Amino acid sequence: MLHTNLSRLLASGGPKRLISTVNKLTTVEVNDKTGIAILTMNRPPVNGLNLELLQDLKSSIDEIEGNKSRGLILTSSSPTIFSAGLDILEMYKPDMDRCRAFWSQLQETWLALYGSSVPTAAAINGHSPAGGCLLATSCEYRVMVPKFTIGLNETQLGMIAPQWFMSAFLSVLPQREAERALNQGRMFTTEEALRVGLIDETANSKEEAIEKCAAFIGTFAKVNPLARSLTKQQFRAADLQQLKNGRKEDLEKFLFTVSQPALQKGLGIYLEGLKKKVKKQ
Ligand SMILES: CCCCCCCCCCCC/C=C/CC(=O)SCCNC(=O)CCNC(=O)[C@H](O)C(C)(C)COP(=O)(O)OP(=O)(O)OC[C@H]1O[C@@H](n2cnc3c(N)ncnc32)[C@H](O)[C@@H]1OP(=O)(O)O
Repeated sequence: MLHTNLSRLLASGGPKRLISTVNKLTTVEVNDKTGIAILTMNRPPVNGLNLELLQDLKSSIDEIEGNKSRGLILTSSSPTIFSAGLDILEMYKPDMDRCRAFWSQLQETWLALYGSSVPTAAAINGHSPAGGCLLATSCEYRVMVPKFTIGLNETQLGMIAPQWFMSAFLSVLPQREAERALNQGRMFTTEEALRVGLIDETANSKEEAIEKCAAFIGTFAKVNPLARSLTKQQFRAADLQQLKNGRKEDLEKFLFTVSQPALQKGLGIYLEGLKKKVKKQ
């Protein structure tokens, strides 16, 4: 089968061409034989989504759209973290001009990933809270390595996930499951995520996760690419349009939220908790 051959080739580390190293925080590697691009986030220690990582992600997605890749696999260079979500330092005691640019870029990057015309899959090789989960659920398929967690934990931070975070989550989970998980700020283990359908498969290693993502992308090998991409875009059009129509309002809500003293206090305590955890180890 064609898609099995594609995934074997990719996994074998077969002939690869490094198409782009121009971005500092992401790399794009396109397999010459399969035409599948692997987009790797590389912002140690936790792939916190700051302005620059979001810019590099967007430019890598554009590059993959432009170079006629057959699919996009999103993964991380860290052995334990897919992405820790939004970089809290972008929201804690922020410079408001940068904060505005940060949120606008997040919107831009999400529109590009969720609306991408190529098949997308996430090889989730580490923890994936909040914004990390947003990236994963914006892809069409998810394969996750065991012993990690994934979910939208915003309420645990005293924050509200915007509507478009929910849209991506709801494109994967039934409303009842999604609503409960968001209200609780629930983080799912790999096994729990598989059980509820938040991920599609598990894999024992990053390499195997990439191989399974490639196999998923291979399932489209015999489907007309234009028909496939227009079908995907029709499914996602309403979610994309909702943000496009409300971008300014969404940005203003975000800026208002982060300027609230109670939120700043909460973020300070949360950051402190993360640092204390480091000291205890
Ligand atoms: C009417 C309705 C209107 C609605 C409108 C709403 C509009 C407003 C919306 C606002 C929405 C905001 C949305 C937010 C989404 C997010 O993504 S918020 C971020 C959430 N992320 C997290 O909670 C993850 C926190 N991190 C962890 O749980 C752990 O770090 C980890 C599991 C990812 C990794 O653990 P471990 O490997 O043990 O590493 P650590 O030692 O914990 O971390 C290393 C290092 O990184 C720092 N760090 C970790 N995560 C973040 C982060 N997200 N941002 C910034 N920094 C982070 C951590 O503090 C350590 O730093 P030091 O080395 O100590 O300096």
